[in-house]
Amino acid sequence: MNALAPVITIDGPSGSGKGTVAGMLARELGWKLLDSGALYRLLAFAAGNHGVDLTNEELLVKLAAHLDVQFIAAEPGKLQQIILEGDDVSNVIRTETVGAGASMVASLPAVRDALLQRQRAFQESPGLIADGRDMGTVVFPGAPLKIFLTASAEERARRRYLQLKGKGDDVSLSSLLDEIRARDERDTQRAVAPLKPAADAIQLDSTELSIEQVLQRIRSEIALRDIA
Ligand SMILES: Nc1ncnc2c1ncn2[C@@H]1O[C@H](COP(=O)(O)OP(=O)(O)O)[C@@H](O)[C@H]1O
Ligand SMILES: Nc1ccn([C@H]2C[C@H](O)[C@@H](COP(=O)(O)OP(=O)(O)O)O2)c(=O)n1
Repeated sequence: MNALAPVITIDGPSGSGKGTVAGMLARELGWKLLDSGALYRLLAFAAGNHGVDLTNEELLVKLAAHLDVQFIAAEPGKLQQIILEGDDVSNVIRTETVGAGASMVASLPAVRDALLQRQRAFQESPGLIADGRDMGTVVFPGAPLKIFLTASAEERARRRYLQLKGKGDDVSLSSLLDEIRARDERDTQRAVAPLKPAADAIQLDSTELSIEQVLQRIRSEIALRDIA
C-alpha cells in the first residue's frame, strides 16, 4: 500500500450513479477502483452459499475474514469481473435481494471492522476511486476529494428499473421503489458508519443531471484541487 496515493471517495444511496461514475473516472484517470458495496454483497451471497444466517455476526465475521475474492480489472469500457471462490459472480451479486442482504450484514459493526483493512489495501499508486456509503467518513477520512452523490428515490428506482429490465430481469417499478426506500432507511439509521455526507464532502444531486454532467462537475472539482 502506498499511503501517499490520493483517494477520491464517492458515497451515496442506491441508484445515485456512484458505481457508473466511479468506474468511468477510474478508467479516465488510470486509477484503481474500490467497489466497497460489492464486498458487502459478496459476503451476503457467500453467507447464502454456506448456510450462514444474515444476522449471525460471529459466523459472518469469520466468513468475511476468509472471503476468497478477486477483483479483475476491466479492459476499457468493460465492467470489472468479480470472482468468488473461483466462480464469476459479477452478475449474480447485483440483484436487489443480494443488495438487501448486503445492507443487513453491513449494519453489523464487527462485520464492518472485518472488512476495513481489505478496503484500505486498495489505496495504491497512482490513485484510488472508492465508491460506497462510508468511504469519506470512515474508510478514507483523509481523502482530498469527497463526493456525496444523491438523487430522488423515484429517479433512483427508475434508473434501477431500466438497468435491470435491460438485463432481462423481471422487475416492477413500485417494488424497486419500496426496496430502495427500505435500504435507504437501514443504511442511514444504523449505529455504525451510517450513510451520511462527510463534513467536507461536495454534495451533488444528480436527479436532473446526465452521467456526463455529473462527471463534468467532478472533473472540475479534481482540477480545482490539482490531485490528478
Ligand atoms: N445521472 C444519471 N442519469 C441517468 N441515469 C443514470 C445516471 N447515473 C447513473 N445512471 C444509471 O442508473 C443506474 C444505476 O447506477 P449505478 O451507478 O449502478 O448506481 P449506484 O452505484 O449508486 O447504485 C445505471 O443503469 C446507470 O447507468
Ligand atoms: N461502503 C459501503 C458500501 C455498501 N454498504 C452496504 C449498504 C448497501 O445497501 C449495500 C449494497 O451496496 P452497493 O453500493 O453495492 O449498492 P447499490 O449499488 O448502491 O445499490 O451494502 C455499506 O454499508 N457500506
